[in-house]
This record gives sequence, C-alpha cells and structure tokens, in this order.
Amino acid sequence: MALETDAVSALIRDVVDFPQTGVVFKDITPLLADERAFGACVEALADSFDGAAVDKVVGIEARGFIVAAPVALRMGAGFVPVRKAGKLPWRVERETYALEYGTDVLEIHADAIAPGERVLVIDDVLATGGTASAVTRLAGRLGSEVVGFGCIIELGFLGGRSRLDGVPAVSLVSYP
Ligand SMILES: O=P(O)(O)OC[C@H]1O[C@H](OP(=O)(O)OP(=O)(O)O)[C@H](O)[C@@H]1O
Ligand SMILES: Nc1ncnc2[nH]cnc12
Repeated sequence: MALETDAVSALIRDVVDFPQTGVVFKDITPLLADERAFGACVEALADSFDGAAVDKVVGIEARGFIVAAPVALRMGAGFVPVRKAGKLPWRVERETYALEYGTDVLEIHADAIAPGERVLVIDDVLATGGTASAVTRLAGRLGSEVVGFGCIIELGFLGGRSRLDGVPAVSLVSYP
C-alpha cells in the first residue's frame, strides 16, 4: 500500500525558533502518537530497502532510535545504537560532527557490527547531513558497508543528501 504522504506531513508540527532562534523544528511527536501513520512510515522505510540484504539497522540517539528499532524488527535485522558521548559502556569508536544547531559527539560500540556486514542507517530527520555522515564514518571504521540511509523527514534546503557520498537515501516527506 502506498504511503499517504499528505496524512503523514499533516502530523508533523513546525515549532518556530526551537531549540534556537532561526530554526524551524520539525516535531514528529503527533506522528508517533498516531499508530496508523507511524506504522505506515516504518513499513515504507523497511520496504524501501527490502532487497538490500541488510544485516544491521543503525539508529541514532535519541529520535532515531524510535524509528530505527521497529524498522530493524520488520526487516529481520539486528539493531545497533549510535549514542551521544559517554553513554555506551563498552569500547567505542567516536566521531565529532556539526548539525543544524551546534556540534556533538557520537559513539558506537567497537564490536557492534562485524566487518563486511551490510548496514542501513535510519533516523527521523536528514538536515545538514552532519549526523548521517558521522554515522557512515563510524560504520566504515568497523569495516561495514553502509548500503542505505532512510528517514521520515528531509530538509532538502540544508543539502544533507550531498554529504552521503552516494549512499542510496530515502525520505518519506521532503521539504525542498
Ligand atoms: O542532518 P543533521 O543536521 O545532522 O540533523 C539531523 C539530526 O538532528 C536531530 O538529532 P539531535 O542531535 O537534535 O538529537 P535528538 O534526536 O536527541 O533530539 C535528528 O534526530 C537527526 O539525528
Ligand atoms: N529543523 C529540525 N527539526 C527537527 N530535527 C532536526 N534536526 C536537525 N534540524 C532539525
């Protein structure tokens, strides 16, 4: 069944000047609260990478976890968390990155993905692409291949797709 994009975008709320002046924040909490629309997004993302032989789905703290974990289960793939600095208990690989409203540090467990495994990265939003490209570098350091990137919302005017180094990217609702 085709995703009803208009119904999904009607459940995304614009919050002006959050978390800082000049940013229009895309709030997905109304979408998450609608099980039909949320489920349709999960299904659409999983279906988009159906033939990609994905071993692991990587999700990014915090909002990315909400989307990536159900996508992983639906695809029959394992889930791997990428977390903000200092949250993971085991040995980590680390990347500093910039995003629309600041800089941050992301970490992944050094043994979370086996060399050669095929990885799908799932997040809620693609904005500048800083987060997605940092995660791609982390996965690459573990010797895995990033075969796709999927998200609910793409802020096209911030150009994030161009930072994905040709990794096939799918977004469900795009703001050009
Ligand atoms: O393409 P970018 O410019 O990197 O922005 C996209 C990222 O920004 C948001 O995360 P944020 O760091 O705000 O964290 P949160 O999920 O904890 O709210 C969003 O969930 C993406 O991960
Ligand atoms: N404008 C925005 N809204 C929601 N999440 C974001 N992550 C980066 N930019 C964002």
